[in-house]
Amino acid sequence: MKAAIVVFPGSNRERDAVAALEAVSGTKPHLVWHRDTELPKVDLIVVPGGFSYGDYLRSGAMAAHSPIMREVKARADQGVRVLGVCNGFQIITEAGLLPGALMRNGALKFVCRVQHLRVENTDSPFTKKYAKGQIVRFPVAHGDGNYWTDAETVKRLDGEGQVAFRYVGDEARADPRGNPNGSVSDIAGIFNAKRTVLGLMPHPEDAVEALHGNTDGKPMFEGLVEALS
Ligand SMILES: NC(=O)CC[C@H](N)C(=O)O
Repeated sequence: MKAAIVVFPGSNRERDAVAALEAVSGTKPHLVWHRDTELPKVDLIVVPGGFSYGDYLRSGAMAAHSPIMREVKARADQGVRVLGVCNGFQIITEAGLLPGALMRNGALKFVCRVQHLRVENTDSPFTKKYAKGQIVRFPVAHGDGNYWTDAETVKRLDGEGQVAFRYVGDEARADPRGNPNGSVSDIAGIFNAKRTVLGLMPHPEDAVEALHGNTDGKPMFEGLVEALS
């Protein structure tokens, strides 16, 4: 599987994405600067986390207009898989690849912790290695993760299997903390209609190696490698 990672001024998780992709696929991904206008031939585009343009104006709003995004949108239209994590989710949503918006966290505080999530749909290359309803733990670290869309769209997202992950508490593991940011319907990540694009606030690339504390993010990259190699 060949992958490209798009880097903006203020991105800071691109190395985590490189490490995760390289560990699982054995191939070094291309790093592409946001001012570039062309992407190499790849099977997967990752828009990583961070603070592009210092989160000025609105998280992801300025990066969504970087020159490379025209090419990212064109490739997404052709069916190339796109993974947007955290700031990447914000950027691809601002770019119109996914519906809705990411607003300031409900409690108006940056939240940084390990978060339980439920896998809602396994019918995608991103989630095929998980079991439906499986509870996983990914770290979250954001100030603007409060996903919002109108009630009709939430219904459509649910009906069409476009909700990928939801925030949950886990009483069994003595962690009752659910939704960390006020997202509508506890949504942590969504697919586009064809399930070729995934945006999520939690960080699967930071749950890949034992040293991360858990490896619940690894199956996402394994699924992509299996589907796209
Ligand atoms: N870790 C990140 O990607 C941070 C995302 C974003 N800048 C926020 O704070 O909401």
